[in-house]
Amino acid sequence: MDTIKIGRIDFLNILPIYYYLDQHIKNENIEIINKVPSVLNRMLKKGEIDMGPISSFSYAENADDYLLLPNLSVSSKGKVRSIYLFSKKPIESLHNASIALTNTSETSINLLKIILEKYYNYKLTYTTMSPDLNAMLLEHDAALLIGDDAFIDNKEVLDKVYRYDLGELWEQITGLSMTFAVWAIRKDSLNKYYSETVDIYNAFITSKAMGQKNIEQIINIANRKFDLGNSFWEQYYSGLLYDLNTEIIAGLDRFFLDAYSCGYLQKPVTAEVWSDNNVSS
Ligand SMILES: C=C(O[C@@H]1C=C(C(=O)O)C=C[C@H]1O)C(=O)O
Repeated sequence: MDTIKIGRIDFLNILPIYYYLDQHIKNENIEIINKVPSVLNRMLKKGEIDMGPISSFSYAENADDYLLLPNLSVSSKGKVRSIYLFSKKPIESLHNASIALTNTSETSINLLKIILEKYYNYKLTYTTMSPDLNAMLLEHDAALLIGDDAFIDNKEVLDKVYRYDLGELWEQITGLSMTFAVWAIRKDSLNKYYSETVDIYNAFITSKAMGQKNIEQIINIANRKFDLGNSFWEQYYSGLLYDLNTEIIAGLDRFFLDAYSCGYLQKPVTAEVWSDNNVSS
């Protein structure tokens, strides 16, 4: 049998879902590929991975070929705390600004465009760059960072910029949650690996439950990587939502609708979740 390839986002946001995964995956023909979201998006599109977390925007672009795995996402209702626009000017003064966008994201860059173009009515220019705040702000008015790259706690840096949390902005505008990452599977991979997918999916759900139950362990590991303090990590992980329930899907579908109305999606899309009697969701 071919090896089944599963993506893993190379950020701490997914740690509660992945930390216990190895213990629950029984199949030996599995490889876990750890990359930033934009790379996982490309790999799933090309069939270089079979399933895993990708940018929710990338799901929408490829919805004909993918299904969503139930009850898994990286979402927030309000502050997400790892997706920020860092700006030299207040957001009210960003009309005609030049914005640097991290090359690791697809959801947040489109979310930022929707917020600033549709809801603030701004015209902007964008440049995609590696996620390095200093380099980005050297030539641009503002910079978007996501994931571990957005964990900037240097006071000197923070004193010089305005910082806007995109989950918070989205909630202020729509009253809804925002879903940044979804777990998608290629429809052709599901056909090929149906019974393995049921097992892998159930392993994800069990691992997520264990991660959420043992959050102190997750926090210790996160704090070893970025020494931001236990209370930061407690807030971070309690603010992230990892489910894909009706309320979360409503926020996701609103994002897809706005992306379509702004011309960032070619056709209207709604979330299509894999439904199967063999999986517990
Ligand atoms: C919460 C986050 O969600 C993410 C944001 C993504 C994006 O903007 O494309 C994709 C996957 C998630 O890692 C984060 O990265 O901080």
